[in-house]
Amino acid sequence: MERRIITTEVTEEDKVIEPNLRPQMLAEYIGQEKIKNNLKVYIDAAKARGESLDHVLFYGPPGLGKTTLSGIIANEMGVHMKVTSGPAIEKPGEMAAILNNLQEGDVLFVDEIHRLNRQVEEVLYPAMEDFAIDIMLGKESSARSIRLDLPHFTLVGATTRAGLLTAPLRDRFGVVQKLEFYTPKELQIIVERSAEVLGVGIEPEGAAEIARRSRGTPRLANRLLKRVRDFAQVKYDGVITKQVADFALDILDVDKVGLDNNDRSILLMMIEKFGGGPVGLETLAAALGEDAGTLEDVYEPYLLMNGFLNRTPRGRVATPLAYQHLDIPYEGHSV
Ligand SMILES: Nc1ncnc2c1ncn2[C@@H]1O[C@H](COP(=O)(O)OP(=O)(O)OP(=O)(O)O)[C@@H](O)[C@H]1O
Ligand SMILES: [Mg+2]
Repeated sequence: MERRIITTEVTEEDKVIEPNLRPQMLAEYIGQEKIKNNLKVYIDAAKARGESLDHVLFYGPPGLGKTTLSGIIANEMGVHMKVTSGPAIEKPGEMAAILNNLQEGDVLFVDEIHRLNRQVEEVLYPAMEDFAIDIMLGKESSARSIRLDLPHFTLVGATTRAGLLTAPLRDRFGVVQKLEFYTPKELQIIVERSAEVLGVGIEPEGAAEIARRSRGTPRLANRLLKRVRDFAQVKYDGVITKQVADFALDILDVDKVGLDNNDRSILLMMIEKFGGGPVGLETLAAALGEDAGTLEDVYEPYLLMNGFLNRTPRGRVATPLAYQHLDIPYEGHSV
């Protein structure tokens, strides 16, 4: 599929702007109220006991704030955060070295934790449970293992694909939290805050329009804000009004509910090639030339949440709302 401005994956540009826009403490973090309330209790309790925080797993679609929350945990606990990711660690020894270099109380953030390989993952089991690693010395008949104690640390894992985590790993997290899409109201606050950080003038209606079209995702809201700002500077007098936001977002092919060309292609494909469904995920993915996992975890959740698509035991189905949105008559269609 085409590269989308509204991709929720991290782009090079995000890597430059995101650190500035990232909230540093829980109080600045908008939305995800349930997660925030829970974390606050766990963090306060751990601090009162002078212990490290229990291991935390965050899961949910890209760009909703998993990495941000991990940084906030470290800041609130007043500890350092080491960052790594599933695909970055190839050998058990590399994981052992990272663990061994942590300081008491530190946060180890493992992004894309579902992509750790089996041997590396096995190093984590005793590390998470007993704060120890087992090291094999010698070989064959004379081999023996010694246990090396580690500092107490907090593993924060993040994944867009919780279903791919193995049971033994998942079971070792004391806290498991699912991130939800943000409401337009919450996104509007995020957009207004980001505009302030970027030094751009914005009217509430302008922020609301960007929020409505950001598919519940702060990363996207921030990215659309930057694009709209460009239009505001070049074509208008620099302030983001509703008119500027509408104009820019229409040009960017992000429609009124935040769907872009790729989302519309998915729905169109379902309707035109598969009679609206039911069509199996794999079949649909193959027809689109897209990976089934990406389709399921990146594109589908928002379409599902907004009622454009349904999951049934026999496959995916385009809803009447999808037909309506694409201006295709639904009559004569039997579900
Ligand atoms: N609650 C929030 N309030 C304000 N800004 C937020 C919030 N959550 C996320 N953001 C913004 O969205 C950007 C993306 O968030 P983040 O990188 O934490 O997402 P993620 O869930 O880790 O995504 P991925 O799955 O791709 O790693 C952040 O840089 C931050 O600016
Ligand atoms: Mg992240």
